[in-house]
Amino acid sequence: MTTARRPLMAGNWKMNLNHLEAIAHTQKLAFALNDKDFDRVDVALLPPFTDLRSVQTLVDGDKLRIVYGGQDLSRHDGGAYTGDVSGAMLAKLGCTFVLVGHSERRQYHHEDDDLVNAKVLAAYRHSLTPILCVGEGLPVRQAGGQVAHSVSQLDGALRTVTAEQARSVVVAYEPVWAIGTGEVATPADAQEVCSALRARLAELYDGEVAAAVRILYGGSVKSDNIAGIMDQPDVDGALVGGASLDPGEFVKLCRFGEMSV
Ligand SMILES: O=C(CO)COP(=O)(O)O
Repeated sequence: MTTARRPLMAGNWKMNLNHLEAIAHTQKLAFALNDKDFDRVDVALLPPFTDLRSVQTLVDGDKLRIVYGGQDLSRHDGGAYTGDVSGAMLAKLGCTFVLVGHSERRQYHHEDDDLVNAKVLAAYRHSLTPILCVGEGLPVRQAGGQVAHSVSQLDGALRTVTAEQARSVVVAYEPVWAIGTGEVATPADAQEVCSALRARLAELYDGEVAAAVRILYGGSVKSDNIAGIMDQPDVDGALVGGASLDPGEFVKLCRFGEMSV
């Protein structure tokens, strides 16, 4: 990969690992990822809300070069929204990132582009970096609509987002048919959509913004299929689900991030 963008390997734990398991897991990761491994890659953990305080305590206490974030946030900053967690709360816990618009949120919680846009803006209000997820389902892919679909989700999410804000966004291309299925996209599939997303960023903003934004691939990423994907010029890292629950496997993936620079 010939790019100045710093690779990012992010582990989305989804609804796995309670706060005690999170401590053991993060300690194992910290032990395996010695300082040198972090030199040229950003490593992010995206645990459930209930684990964030435990992860923060370890990261702060042991000065780990791991960053972390939430898997979702409210569009609101506070108030009578039972069950929701605000960007302000995540920021107070030291979060760097927050996932926005993951396909599981879109599917199970009916999040549409308007809500995703509101959540992106909420993230920026609290200096959190949104990891904006886009990607098509199987019928759209079979009809050849993957680029149009993903670009349209990008447009919807970034509506009213300024160039200054957009420069720091992370976009994750996660084709729904590849998530948790073991059916990873080919490197060419990943590159096709990631390059189209970058081209769209250049249209929406300018070439400088497009060149600065990190675009990740996600969907059944494992250490035995990541190399070809990370080799693609417009793929700057991975958003990893299942494989991030195995510390040894996740460390292997982080090494690929390091080597891709
Ligand atoms: O949804 C994902 C990450 O956000 C991908 O999940 P898997 O890696 O388990 O396919």
